[in-house]
Amino acid sequence: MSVAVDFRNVDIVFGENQKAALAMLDAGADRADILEKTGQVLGAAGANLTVEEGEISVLMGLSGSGKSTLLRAVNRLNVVTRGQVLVKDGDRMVDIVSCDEATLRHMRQKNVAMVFQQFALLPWRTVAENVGFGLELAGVPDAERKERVARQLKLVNLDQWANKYAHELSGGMQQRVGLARAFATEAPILLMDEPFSALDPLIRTKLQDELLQLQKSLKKTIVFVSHDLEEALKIGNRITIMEGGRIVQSGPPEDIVLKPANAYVRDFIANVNPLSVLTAWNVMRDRRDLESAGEGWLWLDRRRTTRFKIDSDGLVAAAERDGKPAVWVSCDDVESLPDDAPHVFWARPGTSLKTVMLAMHRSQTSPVALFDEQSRFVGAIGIRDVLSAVLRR
Ligand SMILES: Nc1ncnc2c1ncn2[C@@H]1O[C@H](COP(=O)(O)OP(=O)(O)OP(=O)(O)O)[C@@H](O)[C@H]1O
Repeated sequence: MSVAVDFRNVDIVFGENQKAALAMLDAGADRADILEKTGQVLGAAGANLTVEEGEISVLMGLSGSGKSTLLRAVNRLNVVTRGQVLVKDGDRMVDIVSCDEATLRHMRQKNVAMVFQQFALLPWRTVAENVGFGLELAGVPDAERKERVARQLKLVNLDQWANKYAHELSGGMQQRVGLARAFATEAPILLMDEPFSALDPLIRTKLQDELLQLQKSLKKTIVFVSHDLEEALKIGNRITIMEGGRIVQSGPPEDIVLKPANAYVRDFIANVNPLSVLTAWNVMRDRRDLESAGEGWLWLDRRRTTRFKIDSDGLVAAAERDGKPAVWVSCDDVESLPDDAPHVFWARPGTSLKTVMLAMHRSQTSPVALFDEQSRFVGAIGIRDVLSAVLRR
């Protein structure tokens, strides 16, 4: 994978007296101190973040934490006071902070498009004219522009609405126009600043689903600002949590939920249902950490109800539950299984924790085994592993 955007030690100060603010920052002052002594607002400080090509990287945090500030540094809508923001342009990286105006224009036209919270449509233009606006500015010839606009409108299911005006459309549709306008530029990097937060919850969920669906084929690099953790967990491959202008944690969604870095992150995740994020892989105990039961047998659980005999290829040769031979059955068959024969459920590492729990429920809390794609035994999940993950203890 290659890097699409790389923030390197980024500080952003709003105001005229940036030198004084930076000096205080270097001496360890925080945002409140700097504001009080210099009147300057610290937008972002010491930000380091790598956004991989093709991923959705979500910036999260409370209002004022600096998410938009950082996002807007990617196309220099915000000027970076110190540091670098490297953005991919074909096979080179351009430092947006220091590049000249012509390069900046090129980057904005070819590489980085933006979708705004309030849609930012021009009311006197039709839907099609709004979608084609950026292309018009970039001097794309009429015929090509029309073709690209029509293609994007079809993509977001608005081809019937091409000749309507923005005010004739619902909020959700207007934001689809916003998306189509960004897609029309064919820029590989999309900046999305709370694009769905002005929409009511149902439409919002629908547009999140549509974005994820589109992303499967478009494979854009998306930097997405949100203050809603449920949204971040749903759409983000990576979540970066900001507080007071600083990044306090950055990682895959399950890390944020399982290993919150501080009390601020813990507060965010307090009401999140971990079942919506976690997979079997996140909670399993590796086979190397399981207790041996002698002669090639391994206990799957601490209570010693269930054990496997593993052969030299890592495959399961025999299973026992409560001292009786058992068969091993996929979690996917949990609903159809007859209750009589002793069995041990197995799952893949990517199986949702919810499915694993259903299997445990059906088998009187006995452990669930994990097999890789080659059917090798990789680990096990006991009821305690599940409880620790759900209770985050
Ligand atoms: N152009 C600007 N001039 C001065 N201060 C600014 C400017 N833009 C942002 N700020 C300040 O920088 C800080 C971070 O703002 P930012 O908009 O990045 O926060 P945010 O996390 O995106 O919050 P929100 O969810 O409310 O948009 C705030 O204190 C804000 O007032």
